Amino acid sequence: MRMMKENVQGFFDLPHHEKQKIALEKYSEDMRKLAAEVVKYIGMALGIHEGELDLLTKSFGEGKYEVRMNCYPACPEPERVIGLLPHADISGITLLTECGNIPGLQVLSKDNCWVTVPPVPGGIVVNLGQIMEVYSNGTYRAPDHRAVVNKEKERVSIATFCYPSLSLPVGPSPQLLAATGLPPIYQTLSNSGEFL
Ligand SMILES: O=C(O)CCC(=O)C(=O)O
Ligand SMILES: [Fe+2]
Repeated sequence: MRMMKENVQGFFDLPHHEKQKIALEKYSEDMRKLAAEVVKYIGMALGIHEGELDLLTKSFGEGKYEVRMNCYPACPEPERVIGLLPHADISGITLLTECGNIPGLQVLSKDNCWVTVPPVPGGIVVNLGQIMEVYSNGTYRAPDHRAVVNKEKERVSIATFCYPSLSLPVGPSPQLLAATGLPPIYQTLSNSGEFL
């Protein structure tokens, strides 16, 4: 107990930038572990198994990660501005932490309406990116989404874009194509470096 207290105190005694660095490194590592797990379950839902499932999971465990912090200041006329223009992420998946439970993320529905994604306290939004859309041969879509601003409150979100390592070719899953007998609707590139 005493050692634990000293360690915690040691952390709080560090200069601010050191604390920030440690916190960001820890956050990134946790996101990496989470992404590999989430991608594994997406693969399993597609019926991927054994060697290919291991390769998929491993490639996200060793992949490239980018963390972007978004800040949307409050705006007295929110209907006249947009926080983040409509786009689909090119990542494999994106993990989004919303700070402060202020709604802002919207997804374009099948019938072309913008639907607000309500923040879940302590939750993380998993957004599918184009690399997983290609891998699933279009079974799953990378949705168009945008961020709107709030009239009274500033909103902060942290997006972690998760990419597979270069060991994973970016194309429809071979096991999925074999199991469904469907033609690939995307071509295969040797790795995500070619995709970006
Ligand atoms: O802030 C948000 O809710 C969306 C962020 C986002 O889509 C992005 O950074 O790509
Ligand atoms: Fe996005």
